Amino acid sequence: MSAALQIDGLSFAYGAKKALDNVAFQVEPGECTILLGPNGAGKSTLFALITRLYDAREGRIALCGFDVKQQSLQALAKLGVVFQQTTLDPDLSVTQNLRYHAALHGIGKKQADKRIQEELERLAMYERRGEKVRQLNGGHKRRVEIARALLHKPSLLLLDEPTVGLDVPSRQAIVKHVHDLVKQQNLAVLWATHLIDEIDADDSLVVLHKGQIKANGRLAEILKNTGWADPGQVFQKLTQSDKGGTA
Ligand SMILES: Nc1ncnc2c1ncn2[C@@H]1O[C@H](COP(=O)(O)OP(=O)(O)OP(=O)(O)O)[C@@H](O)[C@H]1O
Repeated sequence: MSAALQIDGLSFAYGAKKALDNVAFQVEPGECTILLGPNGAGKSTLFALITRLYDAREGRIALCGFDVKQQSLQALAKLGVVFQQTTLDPDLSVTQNLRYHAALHGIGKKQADKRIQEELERLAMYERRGEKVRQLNGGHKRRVEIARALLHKPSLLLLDEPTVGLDVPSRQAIVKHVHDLVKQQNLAVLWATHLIDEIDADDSLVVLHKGQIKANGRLAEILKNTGWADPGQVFQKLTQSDKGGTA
C-alpha cells in the first residue's frame, strides 16, 4: 500500500536562495508526524509544495501514490489542510461554513449534513453548530477548521501551526483531538509546529533545519539512538549549532 505522503529528493529555491535541499520522508496511515524546525527552516515552503501553491522542479511528492503534479486532482482529493491563519467566514454559522466547503468538494447536501454532524461530534462542537463563527473562541474555531478539513475524508491532514495563539487548555484539546483522529480513523497527519510540548511519545519526528532533514523517525527511536532526553534536546542539538549534524 502507498504511503499517505511520500516525498523524494525534493529541492526548491527562491531565486538563488535554497529553501529545501533534497528532502525525503514519508507519512503512513495512522501516523502523526511532527515537522519541527526553527524560523526559516523551510516548513511553509514544504507545505506550499504539498498543496501545490508552488511546483518543485526537483523531486517528487505523492499522496496515496498519486503524484501531485501528474495526477493532481486525485492527489489533492486525499488532502485536508488547516492553515496557520483562520479561513472561516466569521459572519456565517459553523454549519454554513462547513456546508460551503462540502459543496466545493462536490458533496451533496444530505451527505454533507451527515458528514458535518460526524466531524463536529468527534470534535465536541456539534452543539455549537448554529453559532456564528465570530462568537467562537480561538480554540473552537480551530476545531471547526479541523472538522472542515476532514469533511471529504482525506487520507492526510496537514496542520500548519494550528495552535499558535491559543491558551494552554485549548492547545491541549486540539493536540488530543488530532491524536485521537490518528488512532481511531487511521489518518496520517503532518503537523508543523515550534511547540515541543505538542509532541506525543508515539509520534514520528521530522526535524528540518536550513532546508535539510536533520532527523526522521519515531521519537522513541531517535531518543534511544542518540541518548538525548526529550524532543527539546533533539531540537536544540540539531538546530542550534552551526555544525548541525543528524540523528
Ligand atoms: N518568497 C520568498 N522569497 C525569497 N525567500 C523566501 C521566500 N519565502 C521564504 N523564503 C526563504 O526560504 C527559507 C525557508 O522559508 P520558510 O518560510 O519556508 O521557512 P519556515 O520554516 O516556514 O519559517 P517560519 O517558521 O518562520 O514560517 C527562508 O530562508 C526564507 O527566508
